[in-house]
Amino acid sequence: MRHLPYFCRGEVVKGFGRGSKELGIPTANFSEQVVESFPSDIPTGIYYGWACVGNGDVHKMVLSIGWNPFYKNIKKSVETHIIHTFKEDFYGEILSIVITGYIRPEKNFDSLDALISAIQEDIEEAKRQLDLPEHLKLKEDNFFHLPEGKISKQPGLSASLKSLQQSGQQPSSLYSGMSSLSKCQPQLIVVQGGVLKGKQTMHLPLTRQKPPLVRL
Ligand SMILES: Cc1cc2nc3c(=O)[nH]c(=O)nc-3n(C[C@H](O)[C@H](O)[C@H](O)COP(=O)(O)O)c2cc1C
Ligand SMILES: Nc1ncnc2c1ncn2[C@@H]1O[C@H](COP(=O)(O)OP(=O)(O)O)[C@@H](O)[C@H]1O
Repeated sequence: MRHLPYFCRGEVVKGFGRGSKELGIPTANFSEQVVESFPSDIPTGIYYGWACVGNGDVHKMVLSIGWNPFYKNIKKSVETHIIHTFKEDFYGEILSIVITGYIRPEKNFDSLDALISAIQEDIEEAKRQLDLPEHLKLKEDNFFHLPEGKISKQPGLSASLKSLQQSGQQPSSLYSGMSSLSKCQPQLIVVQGGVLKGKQTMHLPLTRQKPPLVRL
């Protein structure tokens, strides 16, 4: 499918709180700004891929893009269920995902139980698909391995230019981080010590302080 694999990174914000309470399946929501940064022609529906919270481990995930017809949402959402048990919530953390495959369109259901069963089947399908080599290889993508753990929370997207430089990567090998970051929020990407716009890099003095907020 066009646009896949799709890399995205953004802060986890509050949704309607239904995932855990009503479905028993928590889903981490991206902000409206990140949702709007998705390609307008990416089909709504249910996908699978890999996800990582902050600098944590990379886990399998399932993802819903759309309006949740069962709940008739007015706003489009992008919600990730990570196939892992976390000790606590992670609102405000940076969630990094790579979407690798498509499962099905969003559907309406006659009952909550039917929706839950469908999501459980999606999870099983995702687990199977993600064990295939073509999907498994993306678990190890550089996108998830920004050295020194410099992914910070503000202002939404950041990465460590210094770390990327220190890791000896050439711009061409930064494709996943760069292209995915720029796809995700093309207008502003702040890097510790620098600001990236698309594939441009503007060097600023590297300091131990918070990266400067510069609007391009
Ligand atoms: C794998 C997966 C499949 C989903 N499929 C559907 C669906 O077919 N129809 C639908 O209305 N919502 C679907 N959802 C969205 C759930 O309804 C949504 O996650 C739930 O309303 C929780 O939303 P909240 O986190 O904003 O509270 C799906 C979610 C996931 C993670
Ligand atoms: N395995 C998980 N996958 C996704 N989110 C999880 C998971 N475990 C805990 N969470 C937390 O639960 C939140 C989602 O819960 P949910 O009830 O769907 O509320 P909301 O509607 O605010 O997203 C996430 O934002 C995250 O902080």
